Amino acid sequence: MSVRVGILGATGAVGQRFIQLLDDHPTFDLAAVTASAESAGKTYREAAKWRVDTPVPEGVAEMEVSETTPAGIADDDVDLLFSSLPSGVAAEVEPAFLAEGYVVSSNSSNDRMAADVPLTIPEINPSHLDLIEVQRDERGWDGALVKNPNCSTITMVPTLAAIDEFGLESVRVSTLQAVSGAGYSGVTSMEIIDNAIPHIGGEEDKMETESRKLLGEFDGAEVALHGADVAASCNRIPTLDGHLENVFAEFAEDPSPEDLREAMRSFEGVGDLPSSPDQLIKVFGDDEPERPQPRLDRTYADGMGIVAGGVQTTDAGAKYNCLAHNTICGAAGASLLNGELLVEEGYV
Ligand SMILES: NC(=O)C1=CN([C@@H]2O[C@H](COP(=O)(O)OP(=O)(O)OC[C@H]3O[C@@H](n4cnc5c(N)ncnc54)[C@H](OP(=O)(O)O)[C@@H]3O)[C@@H](O)[C@H]2O)C=CC1
Ligand SMILES: N[C@@H](CC(=O)OP(=O)(O)O)C(=O)O
Repeated sequence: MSVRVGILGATGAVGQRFIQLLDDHPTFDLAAVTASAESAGKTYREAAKWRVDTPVPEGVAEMEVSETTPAGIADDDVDLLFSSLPSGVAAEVEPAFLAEGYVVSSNSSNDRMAADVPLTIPEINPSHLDLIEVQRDERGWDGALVKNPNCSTITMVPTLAAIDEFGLESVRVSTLQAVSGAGYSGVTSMEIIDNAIPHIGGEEDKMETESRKLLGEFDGAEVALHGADVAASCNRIPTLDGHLENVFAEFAEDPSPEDLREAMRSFEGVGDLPSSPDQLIKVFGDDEPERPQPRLDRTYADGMGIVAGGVQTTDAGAKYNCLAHNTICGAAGASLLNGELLVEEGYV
C-alpha cells in the first residue's frame, strides 16, 4: 500500500527532519511540500537552508514548494498531511485543510489540549485516536486532526507510563534542553554560549498538562487527565540536539531501583508501527551513572527512542534521568508515528 503525503512547513528545522525520515519510507510517498509565501514557487533546494546531516534526497531537491493553502496542493492528490508550522500559523491554516477533508498529523502546539483533539504517542495511548469521531461530530468536518506532544513532554512520558504500574502520584522534572528546540534563529550564540537560560516560554505548562492528558483514560467520549500532580522547570543549555531531563517521582507503592529499571526496560507499550524502535526505552544500570548524555545517546534507535539512567530511590521517592532527540523522537518522528497509526487504524 502506498500513501501520498505532504508536509506543511517543509523547509523548517522539523520539516527537514520529516524529509529525512520519509526518504525510503515503506508506505509513505512524499507528494507535496509547502512553506511561506516567500518560498512558494521555488524548488525545495532553493527554498530550504538544508541543515540536516544527510543530503537532501534527490527526488525532493527539485520539487516545487507550494503555498500553504488547500488550493496550493489541490493537484497533488495527497492522502495525509504532516504539519510543522509555527503554532500561530498552524492555528489559522490547519482548520482550512481539515475543512477540505484532509487528515493532518501535526507537530505544532496549538489545539494539543483541546478536548476533542487526540494527543497521542502510539506506544502509550493509541486508543485516544478515536477522539477523531468526537472531533468530526463537533467540528462538522470530514478531516481528522491528531497532535503529538511537546518534545520535552515526549522525552519523559514513556518512562512515566512504564512505571505507572507502581501508582504514580507526583512528578517533578527539571530539563536541560538543546538549542535546536528553539529553531535556527530562536536563541542567538551570544545568548547561549557559556550560559544556561532558566526559562523557556510556555514549556513548563505544556509539560505539566500534556503529560496528564497522554497518561489519562479515554472512555470513548473524553479523556480524564491522569491524577498525578506534575511540576516542571525548563532550562536551555548549549547542546545542539537532545533534551536531558531529571525526573523525581513519588508512588503509592515502594518500588526498588531494579523494579523501576526493569519496568522501563521491558516496557513495550502497545502497537508496532514501521518506524517504532525495537526497544522504546534503553536503560543504563547503576554501573554507568553518568549516562545518558546528549552527545552520546541522542541517536539511540536512530533518534526514535528514549534513554534513561541514574535510577535511584530515596525516602522522598525515586529519581532518574531521561533523554531523547528533540527534533526526531520529539517532533518529526513523533508525527510520523502518528501518521502510521492513522493508516493502521483506517483513518487514511
Ligand atoms: N525545533 C524543535 O525541536 C521542535 C519544534 N516544534 C514545533 O514545530 C513547529 C516548527 O518548528 P521549526 O521547524 O523549528 O520552525 P522553523 O521556523 O524552522 O520552520 C517553520 C516552517 O514554517 C514555514 N512558515 C513560516 N511562516 C509561515 C506562514 N505564514 N505560512 C506558511 N508557512 C510558514 C516556514 O517556511 P519558510 O522557510 O518559507 O519561512 C518553515 O517551513 C513549531 O510549531 C515548533 O514549535 C516542536 C517540537 C520540537
Ligand atoms: N519549546 C521546545 C520546542 C517546541 O517547539 O515545542 P512545541 O512543539 O511545544 O512548540 C523547545 O524549546 O525545546
